[in-house]
Amino acid sequence: MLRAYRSDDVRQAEAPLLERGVPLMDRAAAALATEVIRRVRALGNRVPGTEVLGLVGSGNNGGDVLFALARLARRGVSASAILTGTPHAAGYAAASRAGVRFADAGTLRSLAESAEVWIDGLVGIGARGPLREPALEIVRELEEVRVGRPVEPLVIAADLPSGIGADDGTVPGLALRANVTVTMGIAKPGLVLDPGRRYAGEIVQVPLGLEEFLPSEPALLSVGARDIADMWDVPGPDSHKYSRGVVGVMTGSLRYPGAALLSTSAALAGGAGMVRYAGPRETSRLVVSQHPEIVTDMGRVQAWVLGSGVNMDDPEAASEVARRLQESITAGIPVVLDAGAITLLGSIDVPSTVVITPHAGELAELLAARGEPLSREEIAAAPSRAARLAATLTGATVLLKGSVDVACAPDDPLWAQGGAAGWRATAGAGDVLAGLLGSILAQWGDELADLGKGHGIPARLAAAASYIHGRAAAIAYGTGRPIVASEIAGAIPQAIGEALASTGE
Ligand SMILES: NC(=O)C1=CN([C@@H]2O[C@H](COP(=O)(O)OP(=O)(O)OC[C@H]3O[C@@H](n4cnc5c(N)ncnc54)[C@H](O)[C@@H]3O)[C@@H](O)[C@H]2O)[C@@H](O)CC1
Ligand SMILES: [K+]
Repeated sequence: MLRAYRSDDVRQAEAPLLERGVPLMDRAAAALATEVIRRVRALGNRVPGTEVLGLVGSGNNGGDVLFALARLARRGVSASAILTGTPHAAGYAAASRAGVRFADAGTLRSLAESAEVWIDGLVGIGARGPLREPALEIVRELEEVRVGRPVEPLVIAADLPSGIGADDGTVPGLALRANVTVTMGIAKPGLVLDPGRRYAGEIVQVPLGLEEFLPSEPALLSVGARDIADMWDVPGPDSHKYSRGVVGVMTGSLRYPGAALLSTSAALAGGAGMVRYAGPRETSRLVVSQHPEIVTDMGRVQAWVLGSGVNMDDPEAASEVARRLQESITAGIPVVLDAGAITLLGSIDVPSTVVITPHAGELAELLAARGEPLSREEIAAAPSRAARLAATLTGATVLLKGSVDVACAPDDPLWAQGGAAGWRATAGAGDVLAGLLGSILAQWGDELADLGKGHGIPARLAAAASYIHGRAAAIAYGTGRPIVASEIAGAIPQAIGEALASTGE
């Protein structure tokens, strides 16, 4: 499970170590230099003679890079640095002693054109607001140089790409895109959340021993393969179909019959003991003809999936969904509220056992109905803020879908799941996610009902569903090919199986 912490928490955790004289910056610099050497070798190049350009701001982030350049220079690297102001004194002295050349801003372009590696130490967690001059002009010029080069440089960011918000992943101005980010001590939320994540490239975490000084609750978490075993119910000898969880699915319509099929396919594939389908007669026939294991008479369920493909313009269908929602809330049964049904929360408050699964457009509509209008663009620019706002306004757990899915309840930590390739963005993929989430909520249904209202477990389960959905999509697209939503549903059992067998991260 990846854990990310805000800048303030990282600073507070560093303080006692610095007081004890632990050489944190030296460790950070060593890790940065090691990563440069490893990557240069991986490209098939020799380290001595390699040209490396360091971009050095006046804070400790610049200090990390100066000490790293000093180490690299001692290994025969041809190291230069561009300074944006008065640099970290000890770092400057070390770099000077090691033979690092200090260039003035006028030579930036020619140095950037020839250097194989750029190391970004303009700003780290000390940055506030959009990147300012002279760093801003440097980034602008470097991005111009990058597109004009026959071979792109390898860009390594120290701690985080300069220009991204460490705590929320927003990019209020320009930011320097990296291939690798060597992050110090612990990950920061901005490296995981969109749009900052897109600037970070591969994340390498440098252990600095901060863990024992960090708060027990991170600002952001991300589910990994190993966590699935703690969340998915693996049946034992005494399990039966009811104990494994029953999902009720009310999805699809004559207008969107496929949504019924996709959501029930995913609910079955997710491992619940039984799926009951409650939709129009025509879609029921379709669902049962494709999945004979689906039951259409009603009885007890431990979770509901409501809304995917339901025609909410049809008053009868809309009031049926609203009724199921109210009954489930009263009974403490978790609910996935998808697509058009999300608009029901425009006027009613719900507990966190209700999980809504909007994309940016649907969230914009909900927020507008709640008197907090945000455009789709504003939501895409700060998805975690938008998801949290919707959770706070409605009480629901929000799973905001995007290239990174973000899940949160009103108060508990944020979850973020990224990394699934763009092939996942295909019609019906949301119906699959809703069904899958219903399946895991049903497995937890009795526990959730016992725990009552106002806790963060549904957000954790939403993140798990998002993780499995992303992995299933990855299995379906393989090394890269177009896929359709039913293939994602089809790959869910394999994705769960692989995660349960995983011994990795
Ligand atoms: N505290 C420590 O000893 C450690 C710090 N580390 C490094 O130190 C960094 C934090 O250092 P600092 O607190 O000095 O802060 P930074 O180096 O991140 O930034 C501070 C500098 O950036 C300028 N600045 C702030 N906002 C700006 C903006 N929007 N545009 C342009 N310039 C801006 C400030 O005027 C200041 O000169 C971490 O990110 C990490 O890289 C690591 O070496 C680990 C140990
Ligand atoms: K940086």
